[in-house]
Amino acid sequence: MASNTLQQPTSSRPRTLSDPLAAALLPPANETPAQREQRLRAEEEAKRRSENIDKMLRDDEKGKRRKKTVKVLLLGQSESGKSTTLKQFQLLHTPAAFHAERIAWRFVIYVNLVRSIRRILEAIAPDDTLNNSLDEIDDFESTETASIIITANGRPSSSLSGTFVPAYDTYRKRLAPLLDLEQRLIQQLSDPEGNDEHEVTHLPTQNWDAHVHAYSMHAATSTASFNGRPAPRIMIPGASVSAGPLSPASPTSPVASLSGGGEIAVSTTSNWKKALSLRRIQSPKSAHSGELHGWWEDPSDPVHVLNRCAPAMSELWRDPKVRQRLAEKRLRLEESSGFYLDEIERITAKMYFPTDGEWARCVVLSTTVLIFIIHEDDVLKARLKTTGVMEHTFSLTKSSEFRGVEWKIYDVGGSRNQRQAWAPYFDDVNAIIFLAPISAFDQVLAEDPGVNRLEDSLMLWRSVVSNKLLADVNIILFLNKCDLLKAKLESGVRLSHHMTSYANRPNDYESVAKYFRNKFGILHQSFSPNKSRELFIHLTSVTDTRKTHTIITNVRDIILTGNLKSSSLM
Ligand SMILES: Nc1nc2c(ncn2[C@@H]2O[C@H](COP(=O)(O)OP(=O)(O)OP(=O)(O)O)[C@@H](O)[C@H]2O)c(=O)[nH]1
Ligand SMILES: [Mg+2]
Repeated sequence: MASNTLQQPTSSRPRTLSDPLAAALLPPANETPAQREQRLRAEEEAKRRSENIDKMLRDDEKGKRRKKTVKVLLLGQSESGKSTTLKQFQLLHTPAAFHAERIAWRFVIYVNLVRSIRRILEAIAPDDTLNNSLDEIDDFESTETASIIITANGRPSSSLSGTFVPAYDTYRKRLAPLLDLEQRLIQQLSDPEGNDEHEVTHLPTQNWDAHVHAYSMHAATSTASFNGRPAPRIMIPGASVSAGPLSPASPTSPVASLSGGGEIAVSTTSNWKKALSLRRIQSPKSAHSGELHGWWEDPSDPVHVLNRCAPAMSELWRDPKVRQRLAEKRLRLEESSGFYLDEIERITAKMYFPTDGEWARCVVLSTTVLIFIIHEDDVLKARLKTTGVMEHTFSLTKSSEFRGVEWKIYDVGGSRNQRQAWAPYFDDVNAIIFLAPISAFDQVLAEDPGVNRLEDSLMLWRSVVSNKLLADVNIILFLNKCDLLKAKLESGVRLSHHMTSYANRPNDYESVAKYFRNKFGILHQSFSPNKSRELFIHLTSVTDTRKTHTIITNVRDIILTGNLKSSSLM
């Protein structure tokens, strides 16, 4: 709103304005100097008031724009790639914050590597040792994750006989320090600030000689609320909420824990990333990059144990007998957190800094110049199981069309005993990105080895698309882990051995991907309460940053356009 004040006309100016309003606002012809001064003061005051009103209106407009919030829920079974997709959103929208957290992810990457080593040692243990130790644990499957492969007859492979690894004892001795380290790392993740009173994670009694780790921890004490929302149960076919000594931590407990899949879980309420990023604050910051460095000078830093054990780890992973034994047991570690095994030397280097796919690192340290070459996205591949619900907010600032729109994205835990936390978010969600890892057709659930992972995904998909509360919600389906699917099919694993309905169709990636696209598409068509809802399906490998960013930009625009139009916000 611009001020209507008019400039003082020159006394010679005739009153010939055709605009009656302008004419009315002109000062009287016989104005005295005192009257003129008074009039100018009044005009000045009016101008100031007008400017204030303009500012208030602009602020109000900004506030309204801020209120354009689009809420997106990431759904899918455990290890489907939800948190990885969230990381990609962060990398795309808030890259600086994502970079800043890399140092904290170093601890998770270390745990992932150490656990892979432990699983190899468990797998190659001579049968008599393992047989004895198996008697001592209640739940052997609890040490396994999604890399358990089921055999063609549908039963989990747990062949105990097979190739003998002669160097087993030597490996075990050389790698023993990693066990202590594992506990230390979990401790650091669960209580990054070192406050004993916060330590409510009960770590297992490790029995290295028996190669068995019977975990105990507090049973979930509460499933009451997340972000103030009550957590009513939803009926997901086949879902069962298990409670007991092997249950993951309650979503409300602010700790890291060993979850039912024998995995590390960090509750979403724990601020571990911030705490671990600042933990080494006593270390100097690099004058060049402004980032922390110097942790390797701290003799208690976990990197030193890893660095010392690196040669033994590499030998173990490269040992043909070990590989043979793993193949016999159909244990494909590369499908879970095992991909760090190919990177042992780089990851255990004293000055290792996790890459995030965006930068080549160049850190100048006095006379030393270190180049950390982009080597795939370490942070994207780090596995940390989600418990509870994580909310992330982004504001789109670049695209003028969507400027000011707030994007809230919720990442949930996907294992069966986490799914009861989803329903409270169904009320006001605008879109769902559902992830189904289609490479998992020959795997079983970590939390229930009797259930095929793909069957579970299909059941979960059906329950989501048929949910009446979600009838008007946009649904985007990511058929994920296509890179692993391709590799699996190329290695000769046949889909028809695990899904008889596939019959004798070609076992190549294109045919299989098309088959899954149809299968999920038909379920949506048949069970959606909203027959006009359009389904968007993407074949994804969400650890691939370049391709995923193209997909999520596309998905983001579809969701925003659809939702803003339907809510008359555009
Ligand atoms: N190779 C490959 N790995 C993937 C892909 N998507 C996810 N992963 C990896 O799979 C593991 C599990 O992914 P997450 O994103 O943690 O799975 P999630 O769905 O959040 O699992 P929960 O938190 O247990 O519900 C991580 O180590 C990821 O790096 C993919 O497309 N390809
Ligand atoms: Mg997760």
